[in-house]
Amino acid sequence: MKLLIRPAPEVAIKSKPVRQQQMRQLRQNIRKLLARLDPEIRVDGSWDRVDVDVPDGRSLAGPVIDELVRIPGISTIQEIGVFPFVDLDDVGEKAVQAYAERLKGKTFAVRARRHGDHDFRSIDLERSVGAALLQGSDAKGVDLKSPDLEVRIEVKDDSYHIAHRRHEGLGGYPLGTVETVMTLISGGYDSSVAAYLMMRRGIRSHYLFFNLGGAAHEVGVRQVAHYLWERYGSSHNVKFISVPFEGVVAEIMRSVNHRHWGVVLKRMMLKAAAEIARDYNASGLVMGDAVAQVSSQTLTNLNVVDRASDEVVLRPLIAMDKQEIIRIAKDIGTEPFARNMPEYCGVISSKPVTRARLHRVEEDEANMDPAALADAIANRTDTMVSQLLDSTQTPEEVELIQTPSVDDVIIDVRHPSEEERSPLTLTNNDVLKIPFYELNQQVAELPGNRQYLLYCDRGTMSRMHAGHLKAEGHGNIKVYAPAV
Ligand SMILES: Nc1ncnc2c1ncn2[C@@H]1O[C@H](COP(=O)(O)OP(=O)(O)OP(=O)(O)O)[C@@H](O)[C@H]1O
Repeated sequence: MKLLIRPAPEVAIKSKPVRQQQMRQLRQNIRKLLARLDPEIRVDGSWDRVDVDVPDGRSLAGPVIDELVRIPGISTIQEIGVFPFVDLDDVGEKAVQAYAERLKGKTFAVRARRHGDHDFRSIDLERSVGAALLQGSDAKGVDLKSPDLEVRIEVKDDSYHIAHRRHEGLGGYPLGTVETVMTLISGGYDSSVAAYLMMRRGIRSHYLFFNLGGAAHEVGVRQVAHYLWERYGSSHNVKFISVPFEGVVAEIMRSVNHRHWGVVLKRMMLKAAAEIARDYNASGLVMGDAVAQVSSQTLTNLNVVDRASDEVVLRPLIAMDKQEIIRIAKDIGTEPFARNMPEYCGVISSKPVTRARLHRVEEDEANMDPAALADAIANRTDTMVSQLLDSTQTPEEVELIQTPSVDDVIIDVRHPSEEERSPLTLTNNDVLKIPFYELNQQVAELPGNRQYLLYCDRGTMSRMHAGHLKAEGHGNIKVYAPAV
């Protein structure tokens, strides 16, 4: 199978050196990600296209397309069938196979190109394939000027190409062509979508989390960060940095007027973020605020918050409606994480200020012990996002079962997209599909007289959740770890 990949149209209008750099980066990213599926996949290209050659007969078409539609910087992916040239009738037959389904009720035009010596002209090929398509499909008819669909065929010496299915890519720029940032992520709808939008724009992003005291919250945020990276950004290594902020929260509550709690907390986050960002060569900070989403998200407050650091603070959602943000979260798969994220509301004052005054806020902050923020920054931990799930603490050791007995119920805890890609087929056991983010809610409703074995691909997520559930008193939950 051959694939023709086009970058975003914006890339084509860049100066030659910029375009070359962006296309080189795109090829590199694609090569790296596809090599994980099969090291023999070839990736080449020129100034306005990337060509991917997938070795035949290895049923890789599905996984390759699935990978490509998630790589930032790709506008379209065109599948191309390559066949040895026999005669015009054979080309017509293959065109019908590729297009009949899509031509129903549509007008079309055949566009042919020819390189080499043949005893027919391009126009003969167009007419012959056009006739075959009219006969072999329910197309509305031929329209050479403005067809609904163009059927593209290229004959090159003794072989020919037919462009068939076309897939929309993510758009944006190749990851790594713009500078690096640090996204302040709290795992809710907004910061996850903000992180995604930055990656789609080609911006590599580390994840920065301030732990305000909820252990379950951190587990949830790690999962979102890992998901976002694995799905949209795994061509580049990034870090997940966790900053223990309980001490800062306590200090704010002790020293600051309660109306300023929210603003001061964000200012402390930005101060810490700016200092940490320098250590990671990040050139900007990203936050998920949308103006007026809550009454304290006023421009006045955002301005006071931003004065806490010299770094540029990017807020890609600033003018978006919540509905639009949730729609993107659904499209990119972070919505269920956000919906199930444990809330931590420890620093919400009942009457937050809507028009904070910088000097008043600074006066309050002067009462705080500076050691609280310094300690938090010093005690941060960082983990490669690729290892985030492996290093997530499990509170209890859990039993791993290799061969379940017939009464055991297997719970497939994978994200639905992973589960669809490689369904779990077990004939002897009942299998329930409960994605990990719904486990806590649904486990309570399961009949208590059965033994449940959690399953996921790598056994990390299943072990982590089984451990948490065991710690909460669910002794009948173990892990299904089939031998590989
Ligand atoms: N605990 C945290 N760790 C890291 N960043 C945070 C944290 N809390 C808030 N932020 C950052 O501040 C932004 C605004 O925070 P706010 O509490 O108003 O949440 P929000 O707008 O509902 O965001 P989200 O939906 O991402 O939780 C977040 O989008 C995020 O970028």
